[in-house]
Amino acid sequence: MLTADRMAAVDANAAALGVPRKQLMESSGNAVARVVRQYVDPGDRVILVCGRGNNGGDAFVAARFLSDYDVQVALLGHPDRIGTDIARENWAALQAAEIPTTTITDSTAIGDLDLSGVDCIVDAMLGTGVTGALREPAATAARGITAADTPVVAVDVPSGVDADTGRAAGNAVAADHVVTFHDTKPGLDALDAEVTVADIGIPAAAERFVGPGDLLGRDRVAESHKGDNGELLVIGGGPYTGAPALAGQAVLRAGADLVNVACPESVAPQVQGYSENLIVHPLAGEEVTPSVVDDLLARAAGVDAVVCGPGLGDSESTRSAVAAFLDAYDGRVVVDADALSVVPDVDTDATLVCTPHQGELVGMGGPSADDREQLADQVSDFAAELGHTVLVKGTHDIISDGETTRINRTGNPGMTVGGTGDVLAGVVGALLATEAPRAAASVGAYVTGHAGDLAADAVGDSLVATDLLDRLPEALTTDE
Ligand SMILES: NC(=O)C1=CN([C@@H]2O[C@H](COP(=O)(O)OP(=O)(O)OC[C@H]3O[C@@H](n4cnc5c(N)ncnc54)[C@H](O)[C@@H]3O)[C@@H](O)[C@H]2O)[C@@H](O)CC1
Ligand SMILES: [K+]
Repeated sequence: MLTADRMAAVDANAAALGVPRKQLMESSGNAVARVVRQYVDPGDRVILVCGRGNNGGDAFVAARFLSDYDVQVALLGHPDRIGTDIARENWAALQAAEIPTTTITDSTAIGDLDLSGVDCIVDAMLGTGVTGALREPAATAARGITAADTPVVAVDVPSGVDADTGRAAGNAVAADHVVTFHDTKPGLDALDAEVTVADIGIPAAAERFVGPGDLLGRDRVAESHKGDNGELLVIGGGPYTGAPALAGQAVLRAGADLVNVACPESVAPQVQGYSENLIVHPLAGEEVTPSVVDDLLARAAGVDAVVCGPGLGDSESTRSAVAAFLDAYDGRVVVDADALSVVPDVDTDATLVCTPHQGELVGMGGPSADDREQLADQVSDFAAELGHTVLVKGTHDIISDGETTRINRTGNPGMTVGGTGDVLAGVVGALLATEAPRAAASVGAYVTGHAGDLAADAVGDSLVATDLLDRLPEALTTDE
């Protein structure tokens, strides 16, 4: 079951894997023609009523697969205003092949659309691109198509229906049969129509591997205010100073508005010294101890997400402090580094994203395996048992919440240098402030690896963690 947004992400991931949308459109059109043939005999009349988006484009292709029939392609709108290149190219192919087309450019002319004596109507006016109630001439055409005493095959979703909800903001086509693509859509269940799910050749990898499509639809709102994109608290430092500073800077580079770094007072000036962008809160003592947990909880109460672990060290007292913090906290937390080992023993209401490397995973009582797919299955079971999202760092990162498991293939051997894990924790934390845990972990791994790949292009083997910070803005943008 795929929502329209997930379908768009999968589609973009397929394109990145070398299966472009025009190829998918060819398969979609072919699949539509296959279903149409169930309703007609050679020589019968088929009319395809098409919009100017890719839903119409699917039907332009279908028309080429229906050469045994008396086919008519009706375009609602002017051919110059076909919205996408691939639909326009398929429209041009119809002209070149002399397949009969008509265009209805005047909204009053929709009455001329003669549906009498037609043996099958293909509804390709609107698919997942619909916004609001059908406008003219589509609204009138939808009424005409529904009223005709003829089988109606809808492309992807009946025009006017929202594929996510099954509801229509105005009137909509009542279809007999819906041909949808790759996977079914939540809104189709509620319809009184037969549904065919057509395999259009999207590789399983487009869903399994995190890709550029996963970055879509997460643009920051143009008029956002300070805080809308997240305020974070990083808890770290003590034996180390660089780790919390890297995590804090990664939080900001990944798009959050504010980052607070709570670290022992003994290292606070040094952490602050790395960057004037960090708001540093000194905690009493030389390491994080149980005596500062109330202070941490008070600071964590007001933020959107916490990153806990970078540079904390693994003293018994620090581990007790982390356990007490997680015990009492109910927000969202990225748990990294030495903080990870306490997770299996705490009973927390917080939503955790744990970011172990393979050694830390074993330290948490988790699985180990050399084979990626075997490890992925085991990580899924481990995440389900833990009740939290797990991101296992490796040559290929494995992300699972126990329900869905994703693999990330960005990144390179140069990233085994110290500090890149702190950057990852910060990026995931920033995303966790505004996104669901699995999405934050998947996109965080992809973006951090991508930043590492951009850095490796520039500096090769000399890569250091701060190089990643500089590339995060570029890694977060998408060409789509
Ligand atoms: N992976 C995918 O996403 C694939 C999508 N394909 C097809 O592409 C379709 C989506 O294409 P598009 O995104 O181009 O969108 P659509 O073709 O569904 O609709 C876009 C057009 O509808 C117009 N429009 C929007 N709301 C309207 C309203 N209320 N009244 C009248 N006109 C309205 C827009 O101005 C635009 O011209 C899918 O439904 C499917 O048929 C397939 O080709 C294959 C793969
Ligand atoms: K449609």
